[in-house]
This record gives sequence, C-alpha cells and structure tokens, in this order.
Amino acid sequence: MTASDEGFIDVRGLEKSFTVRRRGGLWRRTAEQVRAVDGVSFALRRGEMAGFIGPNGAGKSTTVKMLTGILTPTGGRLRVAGLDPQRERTRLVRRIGVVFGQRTTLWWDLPLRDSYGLVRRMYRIPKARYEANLERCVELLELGALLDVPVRQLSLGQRMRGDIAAALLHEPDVLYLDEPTIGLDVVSKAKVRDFLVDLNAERGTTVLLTTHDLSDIEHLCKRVVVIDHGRLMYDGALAGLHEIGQSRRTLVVDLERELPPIEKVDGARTVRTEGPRQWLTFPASASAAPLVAQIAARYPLVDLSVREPDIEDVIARMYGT
Ligand SMILES: Nc1ncnc2c1ncn2[C@@H]1O[C@H](COP(=O)(O)OP(=O)(O)OP(=O)(O)O)[C@@H](O)[C@H]1O
Repeated sequence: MTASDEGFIDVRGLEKSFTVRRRGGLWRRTAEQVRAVDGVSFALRRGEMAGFIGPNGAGKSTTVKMLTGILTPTGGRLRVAGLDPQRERTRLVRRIGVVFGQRTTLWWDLPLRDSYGLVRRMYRIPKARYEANLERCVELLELGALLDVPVRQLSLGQRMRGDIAAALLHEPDVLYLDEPTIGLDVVSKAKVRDFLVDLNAERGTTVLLTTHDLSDIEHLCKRVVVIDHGRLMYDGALAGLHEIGQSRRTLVVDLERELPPIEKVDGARTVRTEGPRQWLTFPASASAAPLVAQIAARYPLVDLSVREPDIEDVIARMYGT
C-alpha cells in the first residue's frame, strides 16, 4: 500500500460557507453566512467502505458535492484519488461514480440498454471494456430481463440497480452513494447491499455511503464518519459509536409475580413495568452480571434477557435529540 492509498480520499479542515440573503425589515436585506461545512477532516484508505452520516442539514451533501468537484470549498484542502476535485475535475470524473437514491441519472424514456450506450459515449469507454463491465453488472445486479425496458417502467428497486450499473460502467475507483436503498423493499435492499460488498471485495472500490438507514451502515461499513452542524462528531469503528453516544442497554426481567418497580440496583433504572415483567436500563459499557446478581438476591427472578442498544438511539443521543 502506498502513501496515496492511505489518504485516497483526504479531507483536511474542509469549509464551505454560503451567503444567504434575508429580509432584515421592510426595505433592508441582510447577508448572512451559513457555515454548511465547518472544518471537517477525515481520510479514507483505498478500498475502504465508510458510512457518512448525520442529521438533516448536517453538511453531508455539501461535503460530497465538494468531493465530486461540483462545489468549490471556501477553506481547507481536498484530494480524491490524488486529484484536486476543483482544478482537475475532468480527470476526476473518470475516477468517480455517483449514485443518488432520490433521483436517477438514467434517461427516463429510454430502455436501460440505450442509457448505458450514452454513458459509454460520455466516458468514451472502449468497446471491449464496456461490454465486459456491462456483462458483469447485468449478472450481479440481475438486470438481464430489464435491459430493454424503458426506465419509467422500472420499479424503484430495479431503477436503483440500473443506476448503480450506470455509475460503474467506467470502472470508477471511488463510488459515492447517497441513500442507495431509500424506499426499497427488503429483497431489493439485500440485492443492492450484496452487490456493494462484492464490488468492494472484487475491485477494491472505495465507497463513501451517505444514508439515514443505519442498517445499511451495519451491513456495509466497519467505519463511520459522523457530522453535525458542519463539524466532525465522530470518526471510527461503528461499535465505538455506542460509547460515544453513552447509550444504555436494557435488562428485561421476568419476576414470579407483579411487584413494585425494582429499586436500588447500581447504575440501573426501571423504566417500565408490565405485570411481572420489568425493564431496566443501564450504561452500555457496564457489565450486566452484577446487576443480575443484585436483582436475584432480592427479587423472585424467573427469567431475564439483555437487549443491545439500537444504533438509531445512539445517534439520537449523540445529537441530543
Ligand atoms: N446552496 C446553498 N445555499 C445556502 N445554504 C445552503 C446551500 N446548500 C446547503 N445549504 C445549507 O447548508 C447546510 C448543510 O446542508 P446539506 O445539504 O449539506 O446537509 P445534509 O447533511 O446533506 O442534509 P440532508 O440529510 O437533509 O440531505 C444546511 O443548513 C443547508 O440549508
């Protein structure tokens, strides 16, 4: 691995401010700076798959637009595949693929096959390479029966698979995915996820995945980068988010009979009771064993189980929502 593989996507102190004009009274208009991205730094290794998450308005799209060269940063430094996205945008375009879940890059009235032909001409992909890539995508994304269907007649899941293939025909080294499973049913989601895992393993494509669907991240990414209000909140292993979010695990306790809420158990709090069953929460970082021992010593315990924190709760806690 070379030094450039280490920082294949390299973001340092990235900033983007927008000037927004607002009415400051009947006649006056005031110009206000919105700091959409406010000093964000992270780096992805070549071949890494990372989740890029944060609440609405956090600055994710603005960051991705800068990474693709669509927007110019107002500060900081950026490198993608060794290129400066703003100065070398034309060269960069050949190295990256972009998929937006909420809108298609395909031609609405054309069959998929014709859309792909246009993509081939746009990128000037040599015939043999194009055909090999198309064949691979068609096979893995199960597009064979759909190639002659106009895009407007495809289901959302089929269209998404079609869009992913379109983004990969020129064999990009970097793939940006923005909500790639939004609105998809369980089967389509699984197909898209499986394909991305294979793509990453086979071709070593570097993937930055923006999503509100945290199960996408759980299936695909070991690493997450979290931003909020334009600032980096967390960058690391998915598992570590739990600690950062100070999340709590839940102990579900079945007693012999209905009793008043369990009290005086170190670090645990009874949050719900329903007949003989009680729910206690405790810090995710703590061990359940001493709590169970304390409960068993003072209450007629029949059964118990521990529930892990939901990643969505963890994120919500991080954001203080
Ligand atoms: N062209 C623009 N002009 C002014 N403000 C903008 C512009 N684009 C984005 N913003 C503001 O910058 C902030 C970050 O927006 P951005 O779209 O990057 O967030 P996001 O994390 O992608 O959100 P979402 O998940 O809703 O897509 C928001 O406050 C947004 O209103």
